Amino acid sequence: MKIAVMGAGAWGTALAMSFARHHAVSLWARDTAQIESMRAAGENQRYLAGQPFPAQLTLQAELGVAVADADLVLVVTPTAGLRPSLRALTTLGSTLPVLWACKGLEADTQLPAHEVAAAELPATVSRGILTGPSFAQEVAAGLPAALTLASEDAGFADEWAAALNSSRLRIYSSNDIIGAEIGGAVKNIMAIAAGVGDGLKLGHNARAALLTRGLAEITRFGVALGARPETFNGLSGLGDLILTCTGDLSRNRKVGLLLAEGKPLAEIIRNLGHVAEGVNTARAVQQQAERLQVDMPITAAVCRMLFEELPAAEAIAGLMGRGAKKEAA
Ligand SMILES: NC(=O)c1ccc[n+]([C@@H]2O[C@H](COP(=O)([O-])OP(=O)(O)OC[C@H]3O[C@@H](n4cnc5c(N)ncnc54)[C@H](O)[C@@H]3O)[C@@H](O)[C@H]2O)c1
Ligand SMILES: O=P(O)(O)OC[C@H](O)CO
Repeated sequence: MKIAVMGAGAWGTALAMSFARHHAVSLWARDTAQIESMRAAGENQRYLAGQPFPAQLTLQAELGVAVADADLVLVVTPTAGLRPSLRALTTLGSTLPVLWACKGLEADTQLPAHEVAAAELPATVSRGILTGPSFAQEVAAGLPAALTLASEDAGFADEWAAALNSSRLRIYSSNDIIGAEIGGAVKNIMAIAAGVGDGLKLGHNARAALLTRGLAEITRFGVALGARPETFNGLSGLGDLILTCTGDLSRNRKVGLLLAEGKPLAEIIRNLGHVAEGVNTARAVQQQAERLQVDMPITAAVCRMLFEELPAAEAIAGLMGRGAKKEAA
């Protein structure tokens, strides 16, 4: 199998390195200077330092060459880069199957990735998402992980899950693409909240409460958009929520930890060096939730900390100061 990976950030590089153990992989970056520096260093020093490339990995500055004889394109840009990446493929006349790995809602349209893809790809192009609990550093190092490959086309999901599955990267298939996308997108908001809670030293009980009520909030939102509730108990939902809320490799959790220290958002983003999808996605989810009339108190509190400079302690007090309610609701 030949795979073209678009986007050489931390995750594109890690997936390219992992799949290169079993497939011919071409890693493309839009920045030619980055390709040259990765070639010279034998690793991606900017986004994934200290992880030497396997010999089988090819670096490619020309997108047309990267996809020329590929069997699959994997788009691994941030959500903001998904639409231009798919448009670039369509402009090239590519009809290759496409998987994306971004975890967010598009900021301007509040659309999940598969709806962006529906607007940009010819209807005949097979497509889906690869998502689930996965820190780039661990996958690049060959440590075990499990992911979900979701597509509206169940046959496509089964076929590509089997083709990409390996002893280090176990891949499960699903046909609930909206559930898989919403789980991966909204857990980033919860990870910001978890970082805030841990930064304020609120304790283990508070973190468990946040994860549980966060999952309820994610599920309510996803079901309102047409997802199946059981998807949120899987890798793309609960699995990724646990990882991102508790793992210190998470950039979204780090945003929360720094908000708890009182750092301004602009400074946090400037120093992060990577995308933290939860920031843009928090606003997009809040807008969609208002439209759908879904109650999302944690998302609302995160938005107030991010965009209204509400101090972290006041945001927590606001969440805890609400009246009692039924747990199922
Ligand atoms: N890092 C992880 O552990 C991880 C794991 C799973 C999923 N993800 C998701 O993968 C996506 C990418 O994350 P990342 O960690 O690689 O981000 P990153 O910040 O490490 O790198 C982003 C990369 O995308 C490139 N890029 C941005 N817009 C582009 C465009 N229009 N065309 C081509 N390249 C573009 C940037 O130049 C940069 O190289 C995010 O949605 C993230 O949530 C990340
Ligand atoms: O570093 P984060 O917070 O973007 O999380 C990375 C992955 O999405 C974890 O599965």
